Amino acid sequence: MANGSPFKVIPIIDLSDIASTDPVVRQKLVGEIKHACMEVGFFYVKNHGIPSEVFEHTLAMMRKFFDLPVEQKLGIENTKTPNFKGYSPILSGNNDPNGAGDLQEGFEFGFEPLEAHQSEAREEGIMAGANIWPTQLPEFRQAALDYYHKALNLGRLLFPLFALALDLPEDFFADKTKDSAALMRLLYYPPQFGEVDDRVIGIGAHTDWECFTILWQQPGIQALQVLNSSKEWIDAPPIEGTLVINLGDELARWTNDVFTSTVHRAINRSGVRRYSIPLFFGTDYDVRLEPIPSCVSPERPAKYEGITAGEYIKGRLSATYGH
Ligand SMILES: O=C(O)CCC(=O)C(=O)O
Ligand SMILES: [Fe+2]
Repeated sequence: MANGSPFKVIPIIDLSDIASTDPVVRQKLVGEIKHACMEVGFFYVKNHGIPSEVFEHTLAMMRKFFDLPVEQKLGIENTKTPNFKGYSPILSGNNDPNGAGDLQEGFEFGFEPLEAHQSEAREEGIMAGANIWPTQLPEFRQAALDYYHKALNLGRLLFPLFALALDLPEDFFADKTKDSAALMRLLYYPPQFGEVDDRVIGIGAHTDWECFTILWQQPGIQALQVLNSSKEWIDAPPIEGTLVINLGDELARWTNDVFTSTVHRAINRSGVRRYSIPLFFGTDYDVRLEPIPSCVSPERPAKYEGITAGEYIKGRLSATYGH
């Protein structure tokens, strides 16, 4: 079975019918998802249900946060937290082992109830741990968590479609994503001028680690590129009203590479600041990623050792951030 292809375009999938129980409608959507997951590893979704004002408000808050004096941002640096939450300064991460560092600043956080009094039963996983927030910008937390929860809900709707695309029961992922180990990163990429050193770009060539990523890109700025199987970089520009979904290595391992986790990078040559927001949607950290039986055959023997999702992610984090 093919995985990856010399695609030139990234498919756009319409989610208007995501809640439909009509088997014909559902099967059509599942077919589109399956094709995109096997051939490209990337797709756009439109009619995803998150209103544009949510993105506009979050973007305004991100601008305020990254404009804070660097000493204030360093006060919540991720090296001060046990689980990589908080602020990461420019060049502190390196996604491409051949690169010299990523030309981006970031802010990372994980699940937290929207309201302080709300509580949801959650298990403490290996990567769990409290978020830290900038005290100088109280509105930032609310805006970031509001988008986080909306994107989390979208992600929960996608898992059943992936399961059906793999000929698994629709609820296959349900008991494996109860605590949704989903991490959100707010990213700021300064513009790069003149000759660009390929070793220092916004984010170096990499694959994502979790099951899939929901990526919002700032409108109007081309920066993201996706590598096809002919080793050509295909532009993945922001398309109005869409989000990008890309598969990550947890799902590639789990499906024995039937689903493809595609290499991508971002370079901001636009001349202006660029912002983006990935939400990395993993499984609960105690879930063992053993190849799904239907993805293993004599022609496609199992390629990967079983490992718990938590150990896998922790290893990738240490390799990228070196702490
Ligand atoms: O900023 C982007 O467009 C891509 C970000 C990305 O690939 C990542 O954070 O893993
Ligand atoms: Fe990525």
